[in-house]
Amino acid sequence: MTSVSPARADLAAGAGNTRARYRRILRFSAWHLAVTWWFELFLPRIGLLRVAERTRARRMQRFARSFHVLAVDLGGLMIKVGQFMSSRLDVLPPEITKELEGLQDEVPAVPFAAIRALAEAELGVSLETAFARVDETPVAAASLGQAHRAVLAPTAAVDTGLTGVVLKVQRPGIDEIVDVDLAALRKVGGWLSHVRLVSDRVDMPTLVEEFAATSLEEIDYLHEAASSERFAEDFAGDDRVAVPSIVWERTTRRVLTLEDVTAIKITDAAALRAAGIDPAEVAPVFAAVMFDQLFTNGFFHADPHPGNIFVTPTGGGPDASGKTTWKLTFIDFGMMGEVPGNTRSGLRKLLIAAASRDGKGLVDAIRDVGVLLPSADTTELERAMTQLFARFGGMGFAELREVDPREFRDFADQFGHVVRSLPFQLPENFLLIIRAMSLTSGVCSALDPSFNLWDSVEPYAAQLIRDERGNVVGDLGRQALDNAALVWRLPKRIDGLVARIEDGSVAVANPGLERRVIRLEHAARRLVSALLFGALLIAGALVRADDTVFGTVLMAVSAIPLLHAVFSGRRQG
Ligand SMILES: Nc1ncnc2c1ncn2[C@@H]1O[C@H](COP(=O)(O)OP(=O)(O)OP(=O)(O)O)[C@@H](O)[C@H]1O
Repeated sequence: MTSVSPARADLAAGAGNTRARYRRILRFSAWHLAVTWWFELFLPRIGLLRVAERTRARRMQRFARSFHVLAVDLGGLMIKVGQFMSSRLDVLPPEITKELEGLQDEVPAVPFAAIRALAEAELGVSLETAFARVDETPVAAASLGQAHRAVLAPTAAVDTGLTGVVLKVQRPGIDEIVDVDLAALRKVGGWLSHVRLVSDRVDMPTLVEEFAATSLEEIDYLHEAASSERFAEDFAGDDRVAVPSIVWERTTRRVLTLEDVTAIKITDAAALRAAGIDPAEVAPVFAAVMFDQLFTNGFFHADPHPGNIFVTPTGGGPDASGKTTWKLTFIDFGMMGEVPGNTRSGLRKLLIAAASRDGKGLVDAIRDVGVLLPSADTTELERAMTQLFARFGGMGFAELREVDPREFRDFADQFGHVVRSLPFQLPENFLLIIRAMSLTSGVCSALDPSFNLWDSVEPYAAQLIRDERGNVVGDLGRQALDNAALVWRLPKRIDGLVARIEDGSVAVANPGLERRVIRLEHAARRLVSALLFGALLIAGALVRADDTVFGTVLMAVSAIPLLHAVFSGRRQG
């Protein structure tokens, strides 16, 4: 039998000596801060910079390893902090992000007796009254809660028409643990904000508050249930998507009862084929559904990993041609992202600057979106962007294909260096967007290795433009007039034309006009490609710190839509 530390035993039992926990987190942080101060500030000051540099990677590794041990031992938010750190590729070095991946899977399950006690106190009835059966072995145990399969008891009060459900119950005492952890993190965040090395790169109080808000939402199952219904509403009437129903009568802040929608795991190619579903057909639908969330609904599932998406066969089996109809069923709405209006307009600005090959404008837009901290000296970045546009900006799609990948890599090296030397962070919603995008891309490639995400982006970009035509065209028109460097110009008369179409004074029945509107849409579509270019370029440069191959690919890929944009702009403009 493995020995269980007192902290871990407390966590499993749901209790916890909160003072000891608080002190342990502070002690851990103080020690590592002191070590960092010694090596990174003191030694360089007395002329021993080389010692600091030589030991840096090893110290990072040691820190990450001891944090790993602390997190597994304390559980609670420390696991989330670890996960959060492992995803902050923008601010943390790879020695840390790599070590902390996969922490979530190391959490011990809570004994069923403690789960029962909490669920019964929350629901106000015994489990036997509420459920005909509850599996005592959890389907999954996570840092904040665990899930059990159950069958609803047939009572008049809970007439949902459902039988099989999943019962998610929070870890007992998690509220208290989260409070203590947040108090400790605020304290440590306060310390860190006095360290120039950190405060120049990261807005620590904002980061901690961002993290606190996400964590508090995650331990509120009423919030998760509401998110799931909002998501379901966004897709109401869309037969590509299903969402489990919530059994509200058996749901509280700490207990979530929802329809059991177990079906084929989206990446289980063998099971899909056995059910008569071609995995390659699933990929574009999944991508389209994700883009719908990001570009159209502005409310998206930020954790679309394969464990959270099922493919559910519909229509009672294969038809005469052996084909099965199916839909995508999403679960786990604990981490959702929003693309607020101001982010969208910031992104639009970014995209316009990218499309006009305006290095300085692009940097200004990046600053506007909140990616660069105000203290950033962006001269180098502007220079790098300008070089990028000068070298690749005038190329067409075909020419781009001819470029030696080594050249991309060299540029990525240079560019990545400039980007990493700057004090910037990704705002939370950006990080979630990139997270959702890369998980989507991963799932799609698993389903169909030849799948290209860009093919799915285009129609969504076009749709986005259609929805926001007034805004985009307005901005675009203004920018076109202001910006002499614009490579493709939007004729002013089209701008005016669209304004008139928008206010209804021109009907679009005239085929000539319609053609021009379509052309305008093409122009705007190019803008969206450029937006993606900007976002991917930044993401690529960041990711490169951790994974050279993936980062380089992202950066190279980011150039494709831009060049495509410029190329098709020349043809159509
Ligand atoms: N409605 C459902 N139908 C079928 N299975 C479900 C359902 N909800 C949850 N599960 C199962 O329980 C597991 C954990 O659920 P969920 O992902 O919602 O919890 P979580 O606490 O957010 O976990 P994590 O943080 O690991 O994603 C899922 O991976 C899935 O296997």
